[in-house]
Amino acid sequence: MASATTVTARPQGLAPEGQPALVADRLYRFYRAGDDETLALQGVSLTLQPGEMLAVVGPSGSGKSTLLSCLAGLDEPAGGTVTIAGHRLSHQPEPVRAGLRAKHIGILLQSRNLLPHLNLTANISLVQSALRRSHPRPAALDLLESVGLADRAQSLPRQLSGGELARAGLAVALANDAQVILADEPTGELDGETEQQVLDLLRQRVAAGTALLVVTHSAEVMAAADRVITLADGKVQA
Ligand SMILES: Nc1ncnc2c1ncn2[C@@H]1O[C@H](COP(=O)(O)OP(=O)(O)OP(=O)(O)O)[C@@H](O)[C@H]1O
Repeated sequence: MASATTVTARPQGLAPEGQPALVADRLYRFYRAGDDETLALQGVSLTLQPGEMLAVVGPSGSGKSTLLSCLAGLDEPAGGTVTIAGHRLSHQPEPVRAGLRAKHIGILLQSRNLLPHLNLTANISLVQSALRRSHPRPAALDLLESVGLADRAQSLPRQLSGGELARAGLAVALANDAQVILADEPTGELDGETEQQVLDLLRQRVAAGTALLVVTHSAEVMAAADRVITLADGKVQA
């Protein structure tokens, strides 16, 4: 990767001292298809503190992606609550969830959270357009520089390699200077060196006070985490 500068300023609006960045309290989520019912989440509770990196692991189908969607407010749990920086996110109208998400959550999805017809600068601007005027907006070029992509600011996602895409997705996830980052397999298809670069960037954010929850199968990501929890059949294993 090109020389990477560091964007490690403490994210604005961090949760007050002692307040968890994220709390999930007894989350339930069912999927119904005809007569079949899948219990994807069965009473999942977790707490994430500012400056903490939590890895969520578990076999395929154990509920990891469902959990992440509920934590991000992209999906509604059937029961239980999600609280972000003291604000209840679950069981709120979508516009309220969207507002909380825009302000408090950086989302890094397997699909790389990039719109294909927008260049990298425009993808970052799009995330920032949902923010209130007073909310800090890291400059797009600084974000891209921090992930070693300053020279690709005008590129479309399809013009990037897999590793570059992963880093571009990370720049977009950092664009709202959020206090919580939720990441689904952020290093899934990366070679060892690029995985390490992405992990280093994420760890820098955590060191600056951001709370990071990462769904992963990677031993390297697990080793980098402060804590690891395992899901099986929609439940946190003791
Ligand atoms: N939209 C859906 N409709 C019906 N069932 C679903 C739906 N999405 C997920 N499921 C089911 O819910 C369970 C949990 O799925 P989820 O995708 O959360 O697991 P996961 O741990 O993320 O799996 P993977 O590691 O393979 O991505 C699985 O049994 C899955 O088949």
